[in-house]
Amino acid sequence: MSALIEARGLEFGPKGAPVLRDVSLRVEAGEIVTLVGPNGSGKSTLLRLVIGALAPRRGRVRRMRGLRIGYVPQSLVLDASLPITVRRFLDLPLRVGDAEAEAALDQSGAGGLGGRQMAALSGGQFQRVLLARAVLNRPQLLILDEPTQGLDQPGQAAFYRRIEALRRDIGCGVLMVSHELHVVMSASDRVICLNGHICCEGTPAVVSAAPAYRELFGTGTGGQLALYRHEHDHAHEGGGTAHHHHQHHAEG
Ligand SMILES: Nc1ncnc2c1ncn2[C@@H]1O[C@H](COP(=O)(O)OP(=O)(O)OP(=O)(O)O)[C@@H](O)[C@H]1O
Repeated sequence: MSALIEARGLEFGPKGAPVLRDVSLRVEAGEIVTLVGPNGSGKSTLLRLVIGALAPRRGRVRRMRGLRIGYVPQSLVLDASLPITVRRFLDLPLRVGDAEAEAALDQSGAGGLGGRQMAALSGGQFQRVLLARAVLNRPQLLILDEPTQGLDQPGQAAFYRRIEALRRDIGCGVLMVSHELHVVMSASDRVICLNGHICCEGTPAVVSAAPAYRELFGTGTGGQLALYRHEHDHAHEGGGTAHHHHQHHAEG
């Protein structure tokens, strides 16, 4: 299988103080890869290099020919006084058909929101609308830069479950940045821990046990990951009434 993107030996930033050095990365079709790392470790910069918005000083990025990328930004500030419905928002920058828009909203958990004002959406609804806009052109690769900032933990968990469902439905690969280690780790096939260079990478279990990862994030994270898994299983066994209620509320 050929990779969606393949980066080799990337270096970026001033020579004496590079932001990224010797970073290599592959994302295969249908794979969920998460970048974690402290503030300023170069995560957003790496995404921009992958998209082609920045050029590396050394190394190269290869994208599959004709690769369609959907991008969900870290945050998007809309002028609250500007009236625009969700449906109109999906027409920016290119108009889309109603059926297409509706399908993208449904797939992103934002079904029925088309007539709502953007300014009146909750944080979770807003993120799902950004996701809908990113899936409009049926991306083969979804790139998400801290997509759940400002969501509470059940909201984050629900968002990442949705990403997994999208990957299943449209078969896209996913490359995302997250700080919500304990939530996102369980939703990823592979985790890459970045701190200017790649400290460690592998399955969530491998990375959370790696000394380099523990040095950066402390040993508590492994415990949190285990705890999250436990809570998640538990909710499905009937202990999830509050969670369910919350989701229901958020969907409304
Ligand atoms: N175009 C650029 N040229 C030179 N340096 C840059 C450029 N863009 C970002 N940087 C620097 O690169 C470093 C890493 O920034 P980046 O935003 O990639 O980190 P991050 O890991 O995404 O951080 P955070 O978790 O805070 O979002 C910062 O010190 C930033 O100032």
